[in-house]
Amino acid sequence: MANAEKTIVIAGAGSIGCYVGGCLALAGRKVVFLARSRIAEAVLDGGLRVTDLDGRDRSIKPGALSVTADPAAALANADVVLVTVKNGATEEMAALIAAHARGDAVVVSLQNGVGNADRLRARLGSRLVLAGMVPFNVVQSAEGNLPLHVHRASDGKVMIEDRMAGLASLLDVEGLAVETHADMKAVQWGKLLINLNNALVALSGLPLASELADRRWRLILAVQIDEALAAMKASHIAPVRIGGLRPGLLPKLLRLPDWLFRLVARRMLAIDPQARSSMWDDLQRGRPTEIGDLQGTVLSLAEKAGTPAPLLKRVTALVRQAELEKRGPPGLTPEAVTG
Ligand SMILES: NC(=O)C1=CN([C@@H]2O[C@H](COP(=O)(O)OP(=O)(O)OC[C@H]3O[C@@H](n4cnc5c(N)ncnc54)[C@H](OP(=O)(O)O)[C@@H]3O)[C@@H](O)[C@H]2O)C=CC1
Ligand SMILES: CC(C)(CO)C(=O)C(=O)O
Repeated sequence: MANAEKTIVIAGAGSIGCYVGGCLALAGRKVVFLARSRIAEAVLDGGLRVTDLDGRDRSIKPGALSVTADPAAALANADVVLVTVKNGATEEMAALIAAHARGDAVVVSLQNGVGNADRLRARLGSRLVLAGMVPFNVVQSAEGNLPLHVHRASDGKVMIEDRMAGLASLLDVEGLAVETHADMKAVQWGKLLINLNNALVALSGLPLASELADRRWRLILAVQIDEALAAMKASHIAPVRIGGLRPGLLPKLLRLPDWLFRLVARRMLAIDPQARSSMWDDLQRGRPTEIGDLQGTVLSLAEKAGTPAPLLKRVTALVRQAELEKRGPPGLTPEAVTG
């Protein structure tokens, strides 16, 4: 079947789903968005604007996209299902895919964390389920603003598991670079190290670029990564580099003084000033965060391996508190985080 004939379903169209699906639709792929009704209505009323930090600014008119909140209608003809819900909704989405998609539909998780492909596999029987990793941040316009606008605010290539010929070329389109990797578990553990910063952005409320520019925050990230690397080493997990630098060197880079960090980490700091983190989005919208699948996964590993992880524990507790309070990102200082 030619690429243009394959139906790609975005299962959970939010920030990542609308950006990925938008790029695919703009490239002429047949895309169906499965969305909550507030997103479905926004796209049906105002269309979708897709921009990126490389300067692309593209729009899709209302009516030109296939968007629905009905899982049966969305999934019935899927050849490829891209799962883009938060970790907490993976099981629910797996059940919808099991109920409504054909048995030969290929399912790809584009979520953060290391456990989603396995969670999907556990509920999808013999279907082919592949792990994926999205390295960039997407900023979504505030609710109610039309058109719905998704902006890729940092760079990088999406990685997918190397188990289906032609899948990467189906998904690799303008604005969305996709390539395969033979060891996606190692990629996901590498991304998890980077994602330990999601909580710091959420707790500080700062844009990612400003937070990373401040050594006090980088030191907190460096210690969390030290704790995670010790737990991974003791568990024989070897994370791969994401975005250039070997994982073992990350804490060293983060500990550099600001002036030197700015020079050496130019690539890491190529981030739109609006970019924050998906965990910041969750606190901002009063939703549960993915802390249990990020810091929480490392804490479980550290506990089993018997390695210390006091700062990961402290950061987790602060995010849990902010989730409960539902007052948005608490705007903590680095000193308040370290206690
Ligand atoms: N945002 C980012 O920049 C990045 C995110 N990621 C990862 O990508 C994944 C997705 O994140 P993100 O796009 O930010 O999340 P969003 O919350 O923006 O998008 C997920 C969307 O799926 C919707 N949804 C959940 N269940 C269903 C359902 N049954 N039917 C239809 N829609 C559903 C959610 O609605 P509702 O909230 O109402 O349930 C939400 O609108 C996460 O694992 C995240 O960590 C990775 C890299 C960067
Ligand atoms: C910011 C980024 C790209 C890396 O931490 C991310 O994965 C997220 O926002 O969830």
